[in-house]
Amino acid sequence: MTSASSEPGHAELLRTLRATLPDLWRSQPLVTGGLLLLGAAQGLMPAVTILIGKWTVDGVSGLLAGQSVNLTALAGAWAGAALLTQLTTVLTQVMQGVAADHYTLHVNQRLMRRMTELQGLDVLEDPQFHDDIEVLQGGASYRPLNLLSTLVYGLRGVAAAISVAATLLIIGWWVPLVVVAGMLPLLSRQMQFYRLGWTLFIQNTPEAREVNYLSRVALRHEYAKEVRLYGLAPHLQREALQRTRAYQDTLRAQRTRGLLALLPFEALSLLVTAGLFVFVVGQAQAGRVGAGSIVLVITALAALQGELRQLSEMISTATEPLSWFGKLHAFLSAPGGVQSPAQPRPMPTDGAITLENVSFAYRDQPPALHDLTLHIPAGQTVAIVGENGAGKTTLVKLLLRYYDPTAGRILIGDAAARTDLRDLDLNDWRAGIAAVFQDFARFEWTLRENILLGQTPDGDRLNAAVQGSGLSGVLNDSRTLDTRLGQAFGGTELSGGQWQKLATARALYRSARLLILDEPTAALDPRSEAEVFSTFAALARGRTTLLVTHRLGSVLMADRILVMKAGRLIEDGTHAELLARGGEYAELWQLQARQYGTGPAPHERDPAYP
Ligand SMILES: Nc1ncnc2c1ncn2[C@@H]1O[C@H](COP(=O)(O)OP(=O)(O)OP(=O)(O)O)[C@@H](O)[C@H]1O
Repeated sequence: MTSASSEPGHAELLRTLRATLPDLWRSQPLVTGGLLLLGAAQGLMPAVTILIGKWTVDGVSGLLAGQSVNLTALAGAWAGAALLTQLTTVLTQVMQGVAADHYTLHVNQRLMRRMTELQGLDVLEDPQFHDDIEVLQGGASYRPLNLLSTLVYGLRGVAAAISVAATLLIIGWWVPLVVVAGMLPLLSRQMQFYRLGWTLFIQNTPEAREVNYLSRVALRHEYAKEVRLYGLAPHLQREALQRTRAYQDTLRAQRTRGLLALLPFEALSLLVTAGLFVFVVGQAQAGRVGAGSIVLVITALAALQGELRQLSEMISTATEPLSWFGKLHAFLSAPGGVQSPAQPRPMPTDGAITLENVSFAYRDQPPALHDLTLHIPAGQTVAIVGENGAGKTTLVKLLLRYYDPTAGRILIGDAAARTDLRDLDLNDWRAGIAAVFQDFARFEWTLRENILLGQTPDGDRLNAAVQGSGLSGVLNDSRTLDTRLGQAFGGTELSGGQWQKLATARALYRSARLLILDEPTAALDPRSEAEVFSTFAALARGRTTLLVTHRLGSVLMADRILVMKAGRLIEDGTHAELLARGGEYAELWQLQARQYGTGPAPHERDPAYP
């Protein structure tokens, strides 16, 4: 998806700011506008305080010289400025909280919407995608607040620096210029230093994911049995510690080097301040300026330097939230792999499937499917068999359009109206498919929610799915359809076979014209397997059905058997035809029959066997 970041340039950050500001504004115009106004107002306060300080000292000098001075007005001004500073600070914090919460929700929603737009599995196989998700999910709760407060305090800082610099004009037009010039080298180095922080953070993301994975393995229930049996915990802890320390050491070394490099520039800026101070004291001795002006220079110089320093820190720290938003924009707009066409063709009424010279390779891998050509008429039940890694599941994944073929095409419909699968609306196509996967998902919701998976509830269909899948035997007084599953939320746990029945019920609940069964009974006991297969056989009638299995006994429900090996289709025929051919299928059949000790090998038992 997005590329691994190096140090983001100024132009890139400005582009991100330009893209983010309207978004921030649109999400909450009133609060954002109010915050920016408050930021600007707060920025004027230091200058006001400096001026009141000068006027107070001048007033006191006047009093000592016997002039009449309105000290009450000055005291009122002091109190008013202090009160206003307090009020605007509190109000800013409250409004920032409101805006940030709102914007965080908005960003999270966009991330989730993006995930629903990614309709294939192809993009999920890019490690960069997982790095991006790690950074984006991790930052969604605080980066929007970071950016917002940086913007508000940045605006405050600009207003403060300009207004404080303006007070120095009283001493001479060139004074603010000299202060700024003396600080520029320091500010530029400081900004470089902060940008480095983001670069290191991004460079470390793959490593941070490794550490997260190690702690997930140590803590999560699904790994607990092996972790305990093989005494894996100390190894995990050691690995996590070593990897984290290595990163922290690099970070510490970079940080120390960066901070030490700032020292000469700090010294230069101090020298300029000291020079100015000596200059103003000289002016006072010559009687050109009064005591109030000395107070003004002392306070304004310190304030201006402080404001500039904060401003550069603010601009520099803005690098992180801005780079994060840059990543977010890139993630949201990157090409999404498998997509529905903008103008889908009508769904063919006939559900026949034709593969024309289909080849497929996973990202950076050798081909998993080679030049498959075959036709499956609508309503046919086809078993796909073959050794591990032969490409059976990959073929199923292409039919579900989790991936598109790297060569060739998959056509849907009969000869009169064949349509490339890529030209059909993806959601419509998938809505017509029911599948039981080898590695089905175990959602930690109620049994009912696990079956419905967001579809409208229909009591009769639900009942039929529960009966047909054998799930009715799992239910009792204390375990109903409304019982929550999984332990993360205090639910009950099912056995592997019971979960598989649930996955079957899920498929039975859908009204599908294509049924895909990928090792659907691997975890079932023989009785449940027989029951579920009779349900599948009934369900398969009138539907195109693909059954991927290693249990050759179950292929007898199929009209036709496809045998795959190393990504190629090597045999295609009925059970009897393939036994008679004496090829791969006959050999697999013979091996399995021997394992079960079912007496004579096929060639002895089956008259069709040569
Ligand atoms: N997501 C993936 N990324 C990269 N390679 C993959 C991926 N999934 C499968 N493969 C590879 O593709 C080949 C075919 O795998 P596939 O899962 O289709 O085999 P299968 O016939 O279903 O095997 P099994 O009987 O073991 O389930 C294998 O070499 C496998 O390692």
